[in-house]
Amino acid sequence: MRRPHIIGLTGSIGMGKSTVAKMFADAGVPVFDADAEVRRMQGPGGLLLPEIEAAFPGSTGAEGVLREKLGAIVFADADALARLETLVHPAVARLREQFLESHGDKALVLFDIPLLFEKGSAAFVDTVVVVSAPPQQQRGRVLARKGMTPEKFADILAIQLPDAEKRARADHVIDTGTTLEETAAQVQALVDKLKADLRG
Ligand SMILES: CC(C)(COP(=O)(O)OP(=O)(O)OC[C@H]1O[C@@H](n2cnc3c(N)ncnc32)[C@H](O)[C@@H]1O)[C@@H](O)C(=O)NCCC(=O)NCCS
Ligand SMILES: Nc1ncnc2c1ncn2[C@@H]1O[C@H](COP(=O)(O)OP(=O)(O)OP(=O)(O)O)[C@@H](O)[C@H]1O
Repeated sequence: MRRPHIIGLTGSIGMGKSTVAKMFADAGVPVFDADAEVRRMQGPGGLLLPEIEAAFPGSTGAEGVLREKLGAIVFADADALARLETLVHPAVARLREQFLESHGDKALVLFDIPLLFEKGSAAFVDTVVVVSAPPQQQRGRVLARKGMTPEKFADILAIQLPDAEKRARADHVIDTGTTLEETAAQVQALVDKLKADLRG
C-alpha cells in the first residue's frame, strides 16, 4: 500500500517545534501533533484520566490532568515517568496510525514528536528534521513561560537528548535562532526539495 513520506520533527524544549510545525502546515503538509493529542486525552473527560488517576492518585481533577502537579512528580523521578509513559505512548501510537491511514493519498506528512530520538520513533520516519537555536535563546524562551522555573527547566533538559546530539543525528536542521521569516523560508525550501526528490 502506498503511504506518504513521513517527516519526523523534533527538538529540545523551547526550540520552536510547534512554531515550525505550523510553518509546515502552512506549506500544505498535514501535521500530526503528538503533544496536542496527549493533551486532548489528558484533558476534561479524556480517555487516559482513569488510568492516570489510578497510577498517580490526586493528579487529575475536573479540568483533567493537573499538569504542574503531575510534572513535579514525573520530571524528578525516572520510574514515575516511565510508568506514565506506558499509559500514554500506546494510545498515541494508535492515533498516529489512524492519521497515516486518513492521509494515504498525500506525498508528505509531518509527525511532530518531541521525544523522537529518546523513544525510538526515528525508526519509523523517513526524514528527521531537528529545530535548533542557541542555548541562551532557548533558555530565554522557556523561562518566559508561565509555571516554568529554572529547576524544572534543568530537570527537563537532563532527560532530553542534548541539542548537539540531536543535530548530529538529523537529516536536516532548521535554524530557529533567526527571524520567523527566515525560518519559514527554510521550511518552504525543504518541502520543495523533498517533493522534488520524491518525484525523482
Ligand atoms: C507530565 C506532564 C503532564 C507535564 O505537563 P506540562 O504541561 O507541565 O509539560 P509539557 O508536556 O509541556 O512538557 C514539558 C517538556 O518536557 C518534555 N517531556 C514531556 N514528557 C516527557 C518525557 N516523557 N520524557 C522526556 N521529556 C518529556 C516535553 O517535550 C517538553 O519539552 C506531561 O509532560 C506528560 O504527560 N508527559 C508524559 C507523556 C509524554 O511522554 N508526552 C510527550 C509527548 S508524546
Ligand atoms: N525563528 C524562529 N523560529 C521558531 N520560533 C521562534 C523564532 N523566533 C522566535 N520564536 C519564538 O520562540 C518560541 C518557540 O516556542 P515553541 O512553542 O514553538 O517551542 P517548542 O519547541 O514547541 O516548545 P516545547 O518543546 O516546550 O513544547 C515561540 O514563542 C516563537 O514565536
